[in-house]
Amino acid sequence: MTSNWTGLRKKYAIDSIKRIVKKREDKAMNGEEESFGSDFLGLLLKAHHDTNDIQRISVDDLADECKSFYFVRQENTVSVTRRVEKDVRLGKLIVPFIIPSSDYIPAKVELIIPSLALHHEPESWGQDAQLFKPERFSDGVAKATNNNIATFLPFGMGPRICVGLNFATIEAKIALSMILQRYSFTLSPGYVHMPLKHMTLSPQHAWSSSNATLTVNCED
Ligand code: HEM
Repeated sequence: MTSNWTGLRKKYAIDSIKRIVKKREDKAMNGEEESFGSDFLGLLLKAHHDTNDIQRISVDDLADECKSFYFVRQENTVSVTRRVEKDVRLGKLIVPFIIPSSDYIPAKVELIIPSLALHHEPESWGQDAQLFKPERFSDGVAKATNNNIATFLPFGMGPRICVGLNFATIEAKIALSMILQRYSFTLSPGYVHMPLKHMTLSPQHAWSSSNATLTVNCED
């Protein structure tokens, strides 16, 4: 957990989750919704209402479980809480960073790992996290991430890591070295730096217009 995961923030997160839980319960009890929901929170709520004493979990355990999923490693708990409330309303499950406090994740739970956010986290990458600075990798990923290697996930991690990792990396290196042997790239004077965040980062204005903002100078 982050060092600024203070008691106050933790209480705020727990209270917030309990409010979300109450809304879900009310909807299910009033007949507005057929069930507590098919996401992770819904499963936990079902367990909270289980008639079997052994299976039933307390609302505190429920909130604690959600907290580990929803809030771990987030800098700004308040904004995350608002987002979580919205996402839970929309029936989505957002997982900022997965450190499950239980040893399993129930089947059919949709996990979204926002690798773009992880790749810009100042705690791991430093205050210059937003800068394009390839040399940060010169001493390896561990050095670049302040020993938080799990915050670098271009190909995933663990047993389901991308099987095309080596192929894709070599292919990119070969393609780049072939292009760079023949061409050099310079920014157009009209280029406006406006990266678009949508799953990955891409330039909002470059390449696409007829007034190309990125110019290619052929040296051949
Ligand atoms: C730059 C290129 C690529 C990137 C960034 C990328 C990224 C990823 C990511 C993030 C995953 C999910 C890993 C996880 O679930 O933890 C994945 C899975 C996978 N990738 Fe890639 N990939 C790339 C290229 C390729 C290529 C070229 C191939 C095949 C030749 C490939 C085949 C696969 C397969 C089969 C999986 C599923 C592995 C599994 O679930 O066991 N990928 N990739």
